[in-house]
Amino acid sequence: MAEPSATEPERPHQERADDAVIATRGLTKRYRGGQLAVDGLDLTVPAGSVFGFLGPNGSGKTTTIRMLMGLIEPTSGSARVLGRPMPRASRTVLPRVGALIEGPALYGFLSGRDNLLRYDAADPTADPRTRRERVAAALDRVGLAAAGGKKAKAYSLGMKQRLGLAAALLQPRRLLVLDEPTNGLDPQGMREIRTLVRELASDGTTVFLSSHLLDEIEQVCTHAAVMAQGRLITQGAVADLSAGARGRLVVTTPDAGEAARVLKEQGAADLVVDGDRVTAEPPERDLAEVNAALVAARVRVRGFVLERASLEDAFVALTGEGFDVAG
Ligand SMILES: Nc1ncnc2c1ncn2[C@@H]1O[C@H](COP(=O)(O)OP(=O)(O)OP(=O)(O)O)[C@@H](O)[C@H]1O
Repeated sequence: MAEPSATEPERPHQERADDAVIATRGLTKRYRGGQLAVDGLDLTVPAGSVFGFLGPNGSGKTTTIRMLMGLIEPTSGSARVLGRPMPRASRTVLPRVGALIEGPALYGFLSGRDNLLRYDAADPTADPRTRRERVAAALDRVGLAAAGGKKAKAYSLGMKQRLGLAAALLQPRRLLVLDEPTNGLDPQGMREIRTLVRELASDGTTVFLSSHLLDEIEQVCTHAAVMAQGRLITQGAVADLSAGARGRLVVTTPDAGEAARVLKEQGAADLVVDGDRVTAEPPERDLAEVNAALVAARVRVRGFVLERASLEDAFVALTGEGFDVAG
């Protein structure tokens, strides 16, 4: 076995960091006013994942992304992106990262195509001779080929967002960082962006996207991290995160009131009665016993199922609170 290299003492987490596209250790940001926005964050984003960075408004997502992109300095801790330290390696890392942060900056009086031509011209590494082809390919990639000649101010919010993605895709990227990419979009616009994210990921690009929408993360992400008040609550494969939480017990019965009473007696918690449906956090005991107790109390049971846990259940189980989305 090789001795650990003395020239790399600052990489204690190398095994994990090697296949991680983003790895942070103790990453912390305290703003000048004293606000602790990100508190000791250890984030590991595996290569090839669609990684959802989930948290309510104000939980520190944007601050984290700004540190990852080298836009602000952490107060303490470290961040590596594509294996290199940020913000120190910004100049080598950022050309390989496409980012869409806080909405794209567009000129409304220019067409979508002309906006992209400007973006491409601002990139000193982009060959001007192949500019038109690159722009056409990027427009095509996001489904804006037909609308490329239209002025950007006439675009819907969803189209503007796609144009921003096209700008991020002018060059081949190993990583795409998208801050709330579906924020403010109507359901159709959201679907378009989600489909696009899936397509990009299937080409092998790692996608890191922030969202305050649980179902969005469940629909598009393979992995997720959950933030609350600047701290990491959990991270891992989405399937594992939801599997960690128990599902809810759902009893369908015309005797809902009596069913709720018996379930409570049996140790079920958080009972909700809605018409002929009683749902509850299941008790620890054998559910066959719970069902038998219902029948013994002459509750006419039409349905008795344990619903699969969602990411929301996992969040509630972890934080003891609902996933409250403010604004
Ligand atoms: N420049 C700043 N100066 C001082 N405090 C800030 C600054 N930017 C953000 N904050 C505070 O840091 C905390 C985390 O904010 P941040 O924007 O990172 O959260 P977020 O999860 O991205 O939320 P949102 O989805 O609303 O952007 C909040 O309490 C916010 O008020």
